[in-house]
Amino acid sequence: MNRQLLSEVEAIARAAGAAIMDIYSRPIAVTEKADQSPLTEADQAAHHLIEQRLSLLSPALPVLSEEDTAAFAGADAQGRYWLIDPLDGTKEFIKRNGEFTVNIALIEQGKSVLGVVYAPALAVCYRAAVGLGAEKIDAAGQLTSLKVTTHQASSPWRLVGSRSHAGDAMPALLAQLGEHELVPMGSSLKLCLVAEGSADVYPRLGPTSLWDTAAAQCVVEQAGGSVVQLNGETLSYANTKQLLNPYFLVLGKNQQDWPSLFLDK
Ligand SMILES: Nc1ncnc2c1ncn2[C@@H]1O[C@H](COP(=O)(O)O)[C@@H](OP(=O)(O)O)[C@H]1O
Ligand SMILES: [Mg+2]
Repeated sequence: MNRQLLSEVEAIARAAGAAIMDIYSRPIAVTEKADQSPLTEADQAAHHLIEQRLSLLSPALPVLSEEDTAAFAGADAQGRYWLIDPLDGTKEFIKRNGEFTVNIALIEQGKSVLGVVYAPALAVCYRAAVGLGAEKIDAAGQLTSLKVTTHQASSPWRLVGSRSHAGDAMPALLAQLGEHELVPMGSSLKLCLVAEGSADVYPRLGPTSLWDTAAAQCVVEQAGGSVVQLNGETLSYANTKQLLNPYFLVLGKNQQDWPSLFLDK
């Protein structure tokens, strides 16, 4: 994968983030959900900007966006397409806690081969591509190379979970885990926290869609981690007829035994 393509996609994600922040910085009536609400405006502004700039960058590549699934007619002949969530973490956007992201992934044969996750309110960017590794650029512009950590048996598990959609199965999992800390976080930032070694595991025992995980999965995998279904198979983006992901686990290093926790469930 070439670094210039990754830089161009990062620039698009940052521009979409700026468009979102223009709207975020205005007063928001937090209960508004109807059309023309600031939320809808922000989703749409980011979607249109990304779609337009990706079509200039790669006119032949199809785009699957959360904001316009009807426009997508399938991957190209090589199994390639862009998979985007222009504004992930809508509840966090409404709550104004900053935990929302712009997500752009390039899929090839069902695998996320390039991903950019940008959190505009935090001014933090995660980016990765196959062969280039995973990096974080913080609000001060400091660049760090990302590596997942290996959980030590003597330490409590550091889990990250949805702030807004915990899922009914989480309490049972936590009960059998033993000592743990659970950090709540909105959006695809949860996967990025595993990628940067701030969390050991992100168990998602609830619904998400393909665009919620694709970009951040590339970041996790290039940092040495994995994103697997409860049967241990890697999460795939090959079947775009099924937009919902299965339940999944985001794992740091040496945690292959995690899926077995679920085998008899
Ligand atoms: N019942 C449901 N069906 C499908 N996706 C759901 C869902 N509940 C939550 N999600 C997904 O979970 C994402 C938010 O995750 P989290 O709670 O971890 O921040 C949402 O992204 P959006 O905010 O882009 O809609 C949405 O796609
Ligand atoms: Mg989303």
